[in-house]
Amino acid sequence: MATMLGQQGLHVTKDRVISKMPQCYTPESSIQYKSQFNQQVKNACKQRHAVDLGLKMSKVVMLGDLYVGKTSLINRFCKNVFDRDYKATIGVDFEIEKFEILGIPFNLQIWDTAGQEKFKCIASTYYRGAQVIITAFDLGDIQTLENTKRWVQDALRENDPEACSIFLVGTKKDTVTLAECERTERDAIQFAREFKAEYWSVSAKTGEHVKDFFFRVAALAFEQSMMSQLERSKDSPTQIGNGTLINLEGNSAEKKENESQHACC
Ligand SMILES: Nc1nc2c(ncn2[C@@H]2O[C@H](COP(=O)(O)OP(=O)(O)OP(=O)(O)O)[C@@H](O)[C@H]2O)c(=O)[nH]1
Ligand SMILES: [Mg+2]
Repeated sequence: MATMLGQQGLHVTKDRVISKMPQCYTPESSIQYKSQFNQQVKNACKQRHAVDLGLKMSKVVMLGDLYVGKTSLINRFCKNVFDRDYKATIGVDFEIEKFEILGIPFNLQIWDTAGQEKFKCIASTYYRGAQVIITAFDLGDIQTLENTKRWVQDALRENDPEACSIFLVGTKKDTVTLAECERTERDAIQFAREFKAEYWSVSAKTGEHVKDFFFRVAALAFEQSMMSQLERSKDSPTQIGNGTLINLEGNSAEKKENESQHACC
């Protein structure tokens, strides 16, 4: 895969560059029918010095019943492979996917979790600190759609619901007829609205909509991370000198003095 040196000298493969907001699956399937990046975010990225160029990364957790196709979906996107044989995930696993979004390096840390009940306690310790919650169900097994609500509730217990983007994904699209898919999608989009999630149908086997889906996830997570950074920089005015951000919280002499008092050793 051709790699290119992003502005930060980070190797980003050519097909991981996002310069405009990826579209949603269908207008009905998206709560925030967003088709453009936020203008402030675009401006901040254009004025490169205004952006803290530290490593930007968002944590994604992939949840759902066993066998619905979570690992296959991640492997199709990250490694472009599909394995017919089922190997249940034990505990958790994660992949780091590098992007360049509006010229800024951005990583998604994608946590794959086990759907089997007996591994749930291990997996749930990894829900914390997620900016994106993806819950998957099998388009050919409506019971797995019912169970997505519980998966999302479990994950939201460990995170600030306001700070999380939620996606509901119908997998194995290749295994259902168009009519069955449309019928299940109608139910799924209703479900998605209840927990403010954006809906997608995908197939890890054929690759249908897999890249579109993860690009949308990355773009919305990037924008959310930039917006909170811009908010923070509004609250604590920063001096933009040679591109470094200096936090003016408390003055350093006072802080140093405090620290020496508390020095434990
Ligand atoms: N036809 C078809 N089969 C799929 C698709 N995605 C996954 N599968 C098959 O479904 C089975 C389960 O897939 P996995 O990705 O291992 O499921 P999982 O959700 O990770 O399962 P756990 O790790 O046990 O939670 C495997 O045999 C896959 O080959 C798909 O898009 N189409
Ligand atoms: Mg798995």
